[in-house]
Amino acid sequence: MHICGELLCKMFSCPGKNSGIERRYVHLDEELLGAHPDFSDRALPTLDARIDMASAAVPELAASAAARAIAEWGRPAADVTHLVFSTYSGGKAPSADLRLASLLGLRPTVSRTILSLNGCSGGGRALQLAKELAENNRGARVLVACSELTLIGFYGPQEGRLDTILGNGIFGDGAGAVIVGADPVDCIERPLFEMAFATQTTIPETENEITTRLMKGGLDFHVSIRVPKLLKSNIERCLIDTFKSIGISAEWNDLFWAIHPGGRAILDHVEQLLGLGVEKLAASRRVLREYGNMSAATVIFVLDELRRRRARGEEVAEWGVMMAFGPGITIETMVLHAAGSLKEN
Ligand SMILES: CC(C)(COP(=O)(O)OP(=O)(O)OC[C@H]1O[C@@H](n2cnc3c(N)ncnc32)[C@H](O)[C@@H]1OP(=O)(O)O)[C@@H](O)C(=O)NCCC(=O)NCCSC(=O)/C=C/c1ccc(O)cc1
Repeated sequence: MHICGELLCKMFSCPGKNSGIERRYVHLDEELLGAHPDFSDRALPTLDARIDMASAAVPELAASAAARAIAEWGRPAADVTHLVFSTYSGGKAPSADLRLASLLGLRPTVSRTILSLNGCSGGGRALQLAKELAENNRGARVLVACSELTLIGFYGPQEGRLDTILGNGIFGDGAGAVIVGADPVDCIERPLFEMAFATQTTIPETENEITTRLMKGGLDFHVSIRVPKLLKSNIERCLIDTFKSIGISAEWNDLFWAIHPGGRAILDHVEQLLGLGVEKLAASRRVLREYGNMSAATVIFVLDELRRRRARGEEVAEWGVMMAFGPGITIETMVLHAAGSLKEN
C-alpha cells in the first residue's frame, strides 16, 4: 500500500473549541460563494451549478493526491491496472474516475469502479475492494482514490436542523490515494501496510441515522445525534468477531489504530470503550484537528499520519486496525500489518 493525502483547497475555518478541529480546507471560498450567493439557501435550485463545479474540481483534487502516491510507489502510472474511486460529490456520468484516469495518463484498459455516496465509509470500502481485486488478479495494481468536496452540500443554517450546522461545522475537503498490490516487486515496491483481513458490518435498524439525499438545493446530509452511542455499542463486537475470524487474540492497547475521525465524540467513545491509552488515537485526532472530517478520504490521511509517525521513529505497533463508519450504519473494519519496509522509511 502506497499512500498520499492531498489538499488543494483555499480557505480554512475554525469550528467550536469542543470539536477537536482547528482548521479545515474548503474549495468553496468567499470568492466562489460571492459568485453563487444562492448556495447559502438550500431552498434554491443550485444542484446543477454545484455538480458542474464538483465535476471539474473533484478529479483534479484526486489527481493531485494520486500523482503523489504514484510517484512514491515508483512505477509508471501506466502500470495501474484498476482504479477504485470514491466520492459523495458526484452527479454525472461518465464520472470523475474517467477524468482522473485521463489526467493521470492511465492505460485505456484500466478497469474502473466508482463508489458513490458511500460517505465516510467509502475509504474503507474502496480499500477492501482493492484488496480483493489485487488478490484475485495476478500482477494487478489498484489505485484507490477518494476525493470529497463539501460544496455539493454546503448551505446556511436551517431552522430546526441542528445537524446541518454540525455537518457544515465538521466536514472539510480533501483527497487521498493509495496503490494496492498483492505481490510486491523486490527493490522497486516497498509496501507500507498489509491488509490482512477485512469485514463489513451493518448495524441493524439504523438506516435513518446517517443519510444523504440529492435535492434541488444540493446534497442534504443528516447525521443523527445517536451516531456516537450506536457506534460505541457495536464496535467492540465487530472487533472481537474480526480477530476471531483470523485466529488472533489481541489486546486493544497492543495494536495501532486508524479510526475514522467522524467527530470528536466518536473518537472519545471508541477510546473510552476500548480502554485505549491516549496516544492510541493520536493519528486520528491529529487528522481531525488539521483537516476536519473529509469523509472517505479521512482514513487515508490517518494511515499516512501513522506512516509518518513510524518514519520519525515513533513506536507504532506491528498489528493494527482501520475502521470507517458511514450510512447504513456501515462499519468497515480492516486488520492491518505494518509491513517490514515501514520500519526502514
Ligand atoms: C464535536 C461534536 C459535533 C460537538 O461536540 P460538543 O461541542 O462536545 O457538543 P455536544 O456533543 O454536547 O453537542 C452540542 C449540541 O449539539 C447537539 N447535537 C450534537 N450532535 C447532533 C446531531 N447529530 N444532530 C442534532 N444535534 C446534535 C447536542 O444535542 C447539543 O445540543 P444542546 O444540548 O441543545 O446544546 C460532537 O457532538 C461529535 O463529535 N458528534 C459526532 C459527529 C458525528 O456523528 N459525525 C458523523 C460520523 S458519520 C460520517 O462521518 C459520515 C458522513 C457522511 C458523509 C457523506 C455522505 O454522503 C454520507 C455520510
